[in-house]
Amino acid sequence: MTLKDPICAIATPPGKGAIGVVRLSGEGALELAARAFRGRDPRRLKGGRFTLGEVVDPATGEVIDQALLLVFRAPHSYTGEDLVEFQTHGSPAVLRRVMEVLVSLGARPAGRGEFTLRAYLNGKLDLAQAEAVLALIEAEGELARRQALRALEGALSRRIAALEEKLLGLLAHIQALLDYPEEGVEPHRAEGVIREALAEVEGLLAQAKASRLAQKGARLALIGAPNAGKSSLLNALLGYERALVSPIPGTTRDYLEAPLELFGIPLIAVDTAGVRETEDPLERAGVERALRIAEEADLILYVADRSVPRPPPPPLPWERVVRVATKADLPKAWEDPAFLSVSSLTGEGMGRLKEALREALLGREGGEFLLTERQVEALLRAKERLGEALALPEDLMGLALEEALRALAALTGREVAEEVVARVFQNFCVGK
Ligand SMILES: Nc1nc2c(c(=O)[nH]1)N(C=O)[C@@H](CNc1ccc(C(=O)N[C@@H](CCC(=O)O)C(=O)O)cc1)CN2
Ligand SMILES: Nc1nc2c(ncn2[C@@H]2O[C@H](COP(=O)(O)OP(=O)(O)OP(=O)(O)O)[C@@H](O)[C@H]2O)c(=O)[nH]1
Ligand SMILES: [Mg+2]
Repeated sequence: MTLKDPICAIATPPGKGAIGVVRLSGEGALELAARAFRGRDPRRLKGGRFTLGEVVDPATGEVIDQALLLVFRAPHSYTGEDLVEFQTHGSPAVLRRVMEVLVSLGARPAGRGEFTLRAYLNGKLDLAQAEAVLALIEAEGELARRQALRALEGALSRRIAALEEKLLGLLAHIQALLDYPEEGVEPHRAEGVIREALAEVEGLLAQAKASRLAQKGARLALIGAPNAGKSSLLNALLGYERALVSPIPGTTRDYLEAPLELFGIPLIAVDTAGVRETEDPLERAGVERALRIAEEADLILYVADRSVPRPPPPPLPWERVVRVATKADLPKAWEDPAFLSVSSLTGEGMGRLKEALREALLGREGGEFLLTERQVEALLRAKERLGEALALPEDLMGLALEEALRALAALTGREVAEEVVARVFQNFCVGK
């Protein structure tokens, strides 16, 4: 995988589109492109320029399609190698033929993420940025997109670099302490620096949950007694009439899922059957289902009707519950400050409810950083080693600090095993 041989792949998604792109990168890419293209000679094109011509099959001279040909010259390309893009009509039939021609001329179909792997190996991106490319492609919600773009721009890498510099400074200081003990270096400096570093690592780790939610989305379950107003609240959150609503208790028999994006997080809202003691086996099955959905949800809206006496609370994982009192537009039968008052009918309280959901999901941090699972593991290792260093006398801290630095280096990929790199790029699609 670390060769420089020319690789090619369709970069656009499968299916028909206005335009389709085939990328070709590596040594000899320009010569190869010249043989598959009729028009201006790509070898004489400046980097960053394009030209209009035709892709041809050199074996038969047959024209495959009209195409824009884009040339990038090493090292000024995405991969850092000579790179050519064929921008054709987005037809699977065309793209397949372009690939066949390039392969017949000696290019190799690229493996998953191989273009970005080369960008990484050629120093165009660090590993955290390469992971950001993947996260950006995978982003479904606005928050995931913003987090990934920031990471691609190097925001995380820069924070890690600053942290490394701080620790390297301390390491040099400790080294001096060991080498010239008579010089007398000022005490307590180490502890302060390590505490700062720990706070920075913990600050980053505090964003891990938001990053996971942004990327994976979350399930939000609406649970409560029959007629509490769950389905109405679901519709109010969605902004359209998704669920059936009626004054008859037991309207929702089975659960119902609806996608919803809030604060840039892709959510699945799940409306459920009203929970109550019942002899009816069908209704009981619905209740059991509702409680199971609550167990599995990332967040639960416990919905209680404020206009009638309160029912006994169902068994719920209360640490994940936001309490909502519905029908705020009607005269109230009870009051409890733990409940947010809303009316699905008038929209009263919906803004506050969304704010509460936001805080329950993201915490106060907001979460603007992309942190992959691999990066979280590296940060946890760094945190552990820094904690160890703190407990040691200054002259013995060196080893723990070096290990913390190694964990941080793994994050940006400067010191990382080949298998780890391979695993990162295995998650990519072909053509990226
Ligand atoms: N057609 C096309 N669109 C695309 C990409 C692409 O590869 N092709 N990208 C792919 O992800 C993204 C843009 N990112 C890119 C990042 C760097 C370079 C690049 O060639 N960088 C050179 C400098 C080029 C120049 O300044 O002219 C370099 O860094 O040296 C190209 C695209 C999104 N849109
Ligand atoms: N005035 C008023 N009525 C509401 C409000 N929300 C719901 N209702 C009414 O309450 C009744 C029950 O609402 P649903 O949304 O179907 O309640 P549910 O919790 O889904 O009920 P089940 O599916 O039977 O468990 C309907 O007649 C709604 O119109 C509200 O905010 N204000
Ligand atoms: Mg309902």
